[in-house]
Amino acid sequence: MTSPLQHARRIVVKVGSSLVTDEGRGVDAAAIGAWCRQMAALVAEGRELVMVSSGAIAEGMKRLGWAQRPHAVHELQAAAAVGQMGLAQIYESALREHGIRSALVLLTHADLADRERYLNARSTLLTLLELGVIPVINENDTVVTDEIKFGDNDTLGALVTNLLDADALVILTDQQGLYSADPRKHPDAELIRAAAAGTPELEAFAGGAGSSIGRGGMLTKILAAKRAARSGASTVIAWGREPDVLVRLAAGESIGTLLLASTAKVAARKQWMSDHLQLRGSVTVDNGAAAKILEGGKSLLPVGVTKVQGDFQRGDVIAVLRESGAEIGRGLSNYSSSEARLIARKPSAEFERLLGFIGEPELIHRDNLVMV
Ligand SMILES: Nc1ncnc2c1ncn2[C@@H]1O[C@H](COP(=O)(O)OP(=O)(O)O)[C@@H](O)[C@H]1O
Ligand SMILES: N[C@@H](CCC(=O)OP(=O)(O)O)C(=O)O
Repeated sequence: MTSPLQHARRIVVKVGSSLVTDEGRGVDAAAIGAWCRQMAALVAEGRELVMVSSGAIAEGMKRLGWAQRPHAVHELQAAAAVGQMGLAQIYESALREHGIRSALVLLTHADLADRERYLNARSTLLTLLELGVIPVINENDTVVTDEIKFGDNDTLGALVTNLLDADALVILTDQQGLYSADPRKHPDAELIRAAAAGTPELEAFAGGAGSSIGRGGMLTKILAAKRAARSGASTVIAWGREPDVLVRLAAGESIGTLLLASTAKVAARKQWMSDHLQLRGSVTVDNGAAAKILEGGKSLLPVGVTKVQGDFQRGDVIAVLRESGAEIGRGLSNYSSSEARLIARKPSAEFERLLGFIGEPELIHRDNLVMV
């Protein structure tokens, strides 16, 4: 069987606190250097890489001279803000050594649940990838407390995988992969080599975090794999210190635990859209635009829109109708209904004059459009 990683073009890599900080001893620049070298090699092959990295709190604790993890949430938040500086510096210089630019993106789960912010985050990250930049993502710990309390960058990794339609999620941790029980407590536990993501029995294998630094343990990783599979991405859980782990995984080698997505990407995205999204309005399109999106798989441009119905915001789901009123598809609108009314029938060169800003050229990007 070929590994789904071998053909993965867009890969999200998540590294946990215990690994990044060598169990709290401070950010492990050598380990980060090794992942950055491998990510740069994969970018050179034409792949797109996104890093979701924990470690800000642990690094902040070290910089502030705190030996014990504080209990007060505001102290954890302060530590994260201090530590994030160090984390960003190390990623930036490690990637720069390989001629790769990096970008720091701090997100919350709520950002990705809000449709407008979801689209904004998606456009920014896709633009960074197009520019050949590796985004380094962490939770925006300053403005949230739940994630800090529960320690949940595994979920963030999966949400980013969904957001970007990535092909694979690689979760690097301090164990070889998922075992049949927590190997720290059960030395005879067996490594699970492969399973379908979302298999309920896997959840019973997972204990909590093994160290005082990591927070989520294996359960959040198994749930992250289940979530990633909803947009068609398979997940690998592997040991972050395995030599050349990322390069070898991408070459198709079987390392750690592979949690396979069962649904193909397109079908998964369609399912995701129909599960998540409620119709807020519609646009009617001319025959030319209908043919382009139906037969040519193209995005819907405002120039093909003849009418705008309803009251919707950027990021809402709208239906795309033929002149006859028959629905041909639905998708996430890049513009609100009032903006769409201004730019309907107009070419993108006129958007700035009509709207006062330059937005996307598409009303609905083809990646956000599903046919009915
Ligand atoms: N079934 C299991 N297989 C592997 N590790 C497990 C399992 N159950 C619990 N663990 C624990 O989960 C830990 C990894 O989670 P965590 O400490 O949150 O790491 P990270 O910081 O990488 O997210 C391991 O060190 C291990 O002790
Ligand atoms: N955002 C936090 C990390 C949250 C967390 O503990 O994540 P993880 O170690 O991946 O389970 C930080 O940078 O310290």
